[in-house]
Amino acid sequence: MAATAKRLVAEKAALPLATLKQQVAALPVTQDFPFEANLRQPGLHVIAEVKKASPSKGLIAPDFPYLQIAKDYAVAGVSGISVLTEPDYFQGQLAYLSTIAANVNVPVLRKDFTIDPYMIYQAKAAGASVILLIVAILTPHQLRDYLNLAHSLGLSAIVEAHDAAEVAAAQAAGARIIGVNNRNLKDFTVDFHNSLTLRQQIPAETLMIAESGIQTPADIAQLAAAKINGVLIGETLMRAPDKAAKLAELFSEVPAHDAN
Ligand SMILES: O=C(O)c1ccccc1NCC(=O)[C@H](O)[C@H](O)COP(=O)(O)O
Repeated sequence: MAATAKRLVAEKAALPLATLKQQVAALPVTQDFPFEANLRQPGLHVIAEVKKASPSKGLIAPDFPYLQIAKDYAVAGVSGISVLTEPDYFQGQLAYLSTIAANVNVPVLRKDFTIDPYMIYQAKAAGASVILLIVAILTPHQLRDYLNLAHSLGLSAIVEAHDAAEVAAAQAAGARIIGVNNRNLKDFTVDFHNSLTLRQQIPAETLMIAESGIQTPADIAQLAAAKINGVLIGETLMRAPDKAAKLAELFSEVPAHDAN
């Protein structure tokens, strides 16, 4: 977050908020929210991540043909593509997202540490359909304001929670999509059962995504049985040479009516 705040100072100096807002004002705004429309279809949906590196795993993909990866995900039928745009710890770039959004017809998530409205306007300008809002790093006031700003720009927002109190905060802010992160952002431990446990706290009308540490067909089968709407998968797919084959393998234990 400190690195992001520092970077924002430079980005705002290079492109002031007022100018960025003018760029965004020229873009169409629809209220059809394609990502949410996808997730509302029956079955367990995949949000596949374009992830070069991470703080917990270091360099994951030395060879990183990000656009081809996104195209492969699209051909495999994913419902969303998550693009890490944070440069210092994930080796991401906002330019990766804009290139993917311009060339792939699947809703794209800007996966970043959103700590300022400027980043929401950047996401819109880059062609994202979805942003990430992490409960643990925002005040309740910020969470509600950023959610409302995103919706007003026609962007969906995944509100990320890690425990019961954060799920309650996401609900209080008016989240339409709650992402339960299995990864503890304080120590990077991953407990796959976190999303299964917190599923019970989230009403069926709120969309829910299980995030992080999803690796096996048994994981996917349990999440499908729990009627979770989506899974966000990064490392497992990034390490697979054949993305479509890996997705087919992951869904091999899911009954056809629960798969998407
Ligand atoms: O991935 C990390 O090491 C990480 C560390 C600290 C904050 C966030 C982190 N990851 C962002 C994500 O949420 C994941 O990239 C995403 O959920 C996919 O996780 P995985 O399938 O385990 O790659």
